[in-house]
Amino acid sequence: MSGDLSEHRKEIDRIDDEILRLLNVRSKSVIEIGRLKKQQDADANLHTPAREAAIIERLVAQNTGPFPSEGIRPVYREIMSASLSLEGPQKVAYLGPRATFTHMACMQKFGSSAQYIPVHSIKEVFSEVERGRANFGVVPIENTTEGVVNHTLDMFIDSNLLIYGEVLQEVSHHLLSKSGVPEEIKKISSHPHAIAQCRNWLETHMPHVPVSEVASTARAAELCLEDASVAAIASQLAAELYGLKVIKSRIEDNLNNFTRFLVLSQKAPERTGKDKTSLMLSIKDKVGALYDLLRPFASHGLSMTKIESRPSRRKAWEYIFFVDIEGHIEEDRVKKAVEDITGRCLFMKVLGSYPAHS
Ligand SMILES: O=C(O)C(=O)C[C@]1(C(=O)O)C=C[C@@H](O)C=C1
Repeated sequence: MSGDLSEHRKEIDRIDDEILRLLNVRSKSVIEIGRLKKQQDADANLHTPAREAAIIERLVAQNTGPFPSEGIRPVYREIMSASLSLEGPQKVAYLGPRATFTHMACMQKFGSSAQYIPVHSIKEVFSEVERGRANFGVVPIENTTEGVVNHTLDMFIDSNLLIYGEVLQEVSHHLLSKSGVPEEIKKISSHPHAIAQCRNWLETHMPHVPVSEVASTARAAELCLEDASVAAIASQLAAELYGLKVIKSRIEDNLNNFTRFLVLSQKAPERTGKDKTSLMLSIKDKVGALYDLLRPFASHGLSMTKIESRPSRRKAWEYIFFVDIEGHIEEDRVKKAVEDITGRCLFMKVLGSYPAHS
């Protein structure tokens, strides 16, 4: 059979039939798991990132190839996303519009079977989750070139939502159009940020093509559908959602640009063994207060992955610190460090323990 293409295709058809049959057998167990979860706690988060991570880790570890291990995560991301939709709808609010990097971060975490709700502001993402209209919210928290998103940090001051997870999303722009033929392009359109991030490429490769700013990369993608002579600078997801062709991929000037997103929820996720804890605290205004505050992390052997400060908005010159440490709040060393620190602060809140991005 080794040289017979149609025989190989028949073999693949047989295997695909078997994969589909097994996916349906798997789905029956998933439905049962969903029923049991609801029986234990009617308001439980059905999405279980610890279990998802364990499934992928186990399969990657035992894979002998030739199916590439990098393919296992995206394939299982979609299998588990579709499976979870059988347990109940997963509503995810995010900072819209569609096809942005926040939308891509959502897809990376929840797959394409979740119900996505694009909203207009970070505040609205928080309120959709607080009011229970969405199970999860996704907001940007920091970018490798532009730094922290202060608005998101500020929202935690008055919100009781927990951080449920984090997602790292590469920010990569592509030049898209209806036909994908560069000679047809008479105008380039995009959001001002995307244009700014591709400035050098545009000046070098398309110096005579006028560039115009629109409200979003999604709007630019829509314009391409209306007029074949327009190209948009937008994401890979925009190409997929709007059915556009890629003229040139990765036209951003800085090839190492990532945004970190936070997933918000009313509930905490299960411990995975590779977790992070985010804390928010304010300190007494005295010499050495910050040094005193950070000492317990070191003495309990905890590495701090981030510290940011913001004005408290309650009292002049009073600051709130946002600190990320490695470990889970149920671990002894984290619990003890947090207890020590609580005694040294004016106020302290655990924003959540959640699986570190892998
Ligand atoms: O094991 C579970 O808790 C399930 O709900 C099943 C399942 C899966 O498809 O394997 C689906 C979604 C969860 O996020 C994790 C795993």
